[in-house]
Amino acid sequence: MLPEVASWLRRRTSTAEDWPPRLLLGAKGDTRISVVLPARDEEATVGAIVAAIRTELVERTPLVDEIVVVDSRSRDRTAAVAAAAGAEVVVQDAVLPEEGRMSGKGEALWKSLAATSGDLIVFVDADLREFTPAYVTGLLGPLLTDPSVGYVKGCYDRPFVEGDRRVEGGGGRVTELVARPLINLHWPLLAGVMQPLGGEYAGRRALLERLPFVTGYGVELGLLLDVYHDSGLDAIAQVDLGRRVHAHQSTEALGEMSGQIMLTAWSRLERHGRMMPLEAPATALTRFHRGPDGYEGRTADVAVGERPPMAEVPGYAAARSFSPGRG
Ligand SMILES: O=c1ccn([C@@H]2O[C@H](COP(=O)(O)OP(=O)(O)O[C@H]3O[C@H](CO)[C@@H](O)[C@H](O)[C@H]3O)[C@@H](O)[C@H]2O)c(=O)[nH]1
Ligand SMILES: O=C(O)[C@H](O)COP(=O)(O)O
Repeated sequence: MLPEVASWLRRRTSTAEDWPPRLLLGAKGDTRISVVLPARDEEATVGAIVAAIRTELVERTPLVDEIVVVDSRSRDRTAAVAAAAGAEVVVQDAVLPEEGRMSGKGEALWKSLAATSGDLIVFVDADLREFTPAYVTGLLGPLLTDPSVGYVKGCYDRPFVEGDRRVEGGGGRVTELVARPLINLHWPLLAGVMQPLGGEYAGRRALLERLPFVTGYGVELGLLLDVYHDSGLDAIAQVDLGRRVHAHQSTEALGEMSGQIMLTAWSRLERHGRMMPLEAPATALTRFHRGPDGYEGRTADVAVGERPPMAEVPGYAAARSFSPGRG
């Protein structure tokens, strides 16, 4: 391991137990805190996550000022379940409608900036099982207590859980097979970020609003690389949140996610002057399935779009005061 990475790990890694809610309440002062859950078809899990945050971090310890679920074109009862559990529900496509509609998780997170009021924003995936509010307090700890930290990533053990089958360390397949090798190849000083794709992280609005957001599943890698480029390694901290269990996607779906991650890495290598000008990579991903007449190829487009820094969007300030998407 590079000595710079070992040094960063020592200085910038803590655990959720280091940040009890009462300690953070003392550090909060008048800092406003928003928790955002992007959610597409998460009726099975979103309610319990919202309820746990509301009970522990709004009612018992008044640390969190708003819990916002961004309903990302759900076809199930995600919005109703989230609202019943005490979240404000924002319809993704109703936020900044004049900016049009892009898609995927990155779009949900970008729109959330215009629909929340916090100085600190904590993102939590809505498909988590075994969620605890310590995820939120853990991510807030370094931000509330150290002004030089701008961005905090969660890290955790990731089992693969399917029915009764549980493989310890078997989760995070795209992380291990795509993201980590890419990061170690091109951004070796970020090698200590244990879960670069993890959906649980927090940042200062002042930082997030001046960064572009990649749409789809490129958003986590894009933000990590852009925070690093903008503010340097020491602006990033990580917190051990214990264990993360979530709904797994199929290998085929993860192939598309991997394509988006690779294109995001390529875009940052190019933008940050790390590559000779090359022909842009193709965005078609073909997979093969055996059909009655032999193998058939099916092609998906894994192109990612990009949203500009929110601070440059004309309707941003007005949207934050009007909160147009709230339902
Ligand atoms: O169009 C979408 C797709 C997903 N989501 C939500 O985003 C979260 C994560 O999506 P999911 O499909 O569960 O992603 P994972 O397979 O778990 O992918 C992992 O890796 C991705 C790539 O870095 C990250 O975006 C995820 O947060 C991380 O959990 C969930 O709450 C989804 O409901 C949306 O809001 N809109
Ligand atoms: O973060 C990842 O690597 C992907 O979301 C895949 O995770 P999984 O292997 O736990 O489904």
